[in-house]
Amino acid sequence: TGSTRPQRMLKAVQKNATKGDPESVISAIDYYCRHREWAMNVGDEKGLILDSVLTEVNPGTALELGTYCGYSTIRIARLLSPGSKLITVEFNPDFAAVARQIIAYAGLQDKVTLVEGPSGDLIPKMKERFGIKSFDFVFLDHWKDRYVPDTKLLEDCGLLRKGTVLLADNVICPGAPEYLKYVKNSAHYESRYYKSNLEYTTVEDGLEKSVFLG
Ligand SMILES: O=C(NCCCCc1cc2cnccc2s1)c1cc(-c2ccc(F)cc2)cc(O)c1O
Ligand SMILES: [Mg+2]
Repeated sequence: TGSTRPQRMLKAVQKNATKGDPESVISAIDYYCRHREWAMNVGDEKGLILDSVLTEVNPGTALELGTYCGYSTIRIARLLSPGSKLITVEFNPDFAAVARQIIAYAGLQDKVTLVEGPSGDLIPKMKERFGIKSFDFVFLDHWKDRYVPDTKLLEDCGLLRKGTVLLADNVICPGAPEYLKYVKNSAHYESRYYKSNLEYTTVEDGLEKSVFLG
């Protein structure tokens, strides 16, 4: 049987990036996905917005929902201060297997815990499993119709604190209309839209940054 898109992406990283150099892994993936084969990474353009929000928040504990091949996992982990941790959740075991190899190639495996399974089952177990009090930063990039239920789940499980920053990918394309309504109409969030483009295209997309007010 032939290779999959994530496996071809991994090959491109192993061929074109330098082991232990996250920047070169990010560049290799962006080059591959822009010039060879599109893939649903947050990408270089929205990635700059992710970087700037991360630098501002400087999270001690971060959560990513939707690992895919680990591109945004690396973008986040490379900016974490020493001792800070990122938990990333992936549903698809084949994606997770490639992500583990790409995260390790970048040398960031000590900052990242990759957990496989559906977010709805894993979120309620986060406190007991990882000894987490609350998250400082959450990147939502999984099933777009899970953004609202999982945000509510994070609230109900006491995993958000006053000031926790949620950053949601794809609020325009493919779109997360219920999520935009939820955070914009809620008195518990201060929300702001960062206009950008869908990864590697000129189609509009953007990130919604929402601060939990407690
Ligand atoms: O679907 C997208 N991402 C989610 C896939 C991961 C599914 C998971 C479910 C789940 C459940 N529990 C735990 C972990 C997880 S991971 C996605 C799609 C596009 C896109 C695709 C075609 C197109 F024409 C235009 C845009 C662009 C993007 O940036 C995306 O992120
Ligand atoms: Mg996305």
